[in-house]
Amino acid sequence: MLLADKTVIITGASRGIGRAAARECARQGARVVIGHSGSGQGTEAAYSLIEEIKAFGGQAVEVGGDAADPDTGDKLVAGAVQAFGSVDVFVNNAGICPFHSFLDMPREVYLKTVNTNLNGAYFAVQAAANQMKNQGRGGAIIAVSSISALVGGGMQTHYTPTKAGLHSLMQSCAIALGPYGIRCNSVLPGTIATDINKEDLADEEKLAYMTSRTPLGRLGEPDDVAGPIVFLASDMARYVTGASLLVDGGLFVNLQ
Ligand SMILES: NC(=O)C1=CN([C@@H]2O[C@H](COP(=O)(O)OP(=O)(O)OC[C@H]3O[C@@H](n4cnc5c(N)ncnc54)[C@H](OP(=O)(O)O)[C@@H]3O)[C@@H](O)[C@H]2O)C=CC1
Ligand SMILES: C[C@H](O)[C@@H]1OC(=O)[C@H](O)[C@@H]1O
Repeated sequence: MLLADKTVIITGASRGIGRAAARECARQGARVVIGHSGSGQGTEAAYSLIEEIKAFGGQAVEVGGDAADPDTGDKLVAGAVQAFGSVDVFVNNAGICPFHSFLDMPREVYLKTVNTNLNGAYFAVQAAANQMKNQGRGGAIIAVSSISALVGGGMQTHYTPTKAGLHSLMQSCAIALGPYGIRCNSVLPGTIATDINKEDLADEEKLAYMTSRTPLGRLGEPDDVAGPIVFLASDMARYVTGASLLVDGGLFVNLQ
């Protein structure tokens, strides 16, 4: 098992990519902290994942908290330490992408997106890194950035800068935290079918277009991203830091 004896915190683990990653980390032997918003159906979804994980003999707890709140990172770390005694891996995954045009972007949509996807993440990464530094045995931090860190989206002008920001944060943190043995990397998913784009991809023309642009001939599934996250979290990636891994079925390189 690739993550035996490691405690992994994953934000936004109640649904989508985070949920698949949490399940796979637990299958690989990790003790998992399932982060979620603490509102709506997040809590119920987190408890159902705990049951799934316990059913195959894994260990998991949940911690609710708004990713936009700078204190949520401390809360996640405290939850991990209380339940499992340490933090070895932190996966910053929680995010939103409310598609909207640029010229009439409401300030509250822009600010909510940046606060949820990037500003809260900064402090959560800082909280996890301080815990890892104090433990004195290194660690791994992974940001779920996006192909959108590298390319734009006309309806994502508030979103793509947050993904570029996370990608850049991992590069700078790789330098800042390397001396403590803490590796920092990002995964850059392409288009993965989840709740975040359900409405957007309900448009059959858009769905067909995105599929046709993907050399592997299909959109991604959350499980497609779980493996790369486990790899970067594991000691198999012990000399990988400051890197980013596209997980996009070839979408990015498909110019013509
Ligand atoms: N799907 C895709 O095509 C791609 C997604 N990504 C990125 O992957 C990440 C996960 O997205 P995906 O799985 O698709 O999305 P989903 O909508 O399926 O899941 C989003 C997750 O984030 C949590 N979340 C949302 N808002 C908050 C908040 N304010 N505080 C705490 N948790 C919150 C949700 O928790 P709750 O259930 O409690 O609401 C949920 O667990 C995002 O960062 C996204 O940008 C990157 C590239 C492509
Ligand atoms: C939500 C989008 O469908 C998804 O998110 C991203 O980061 C990529 O840009 C995908 O298009």
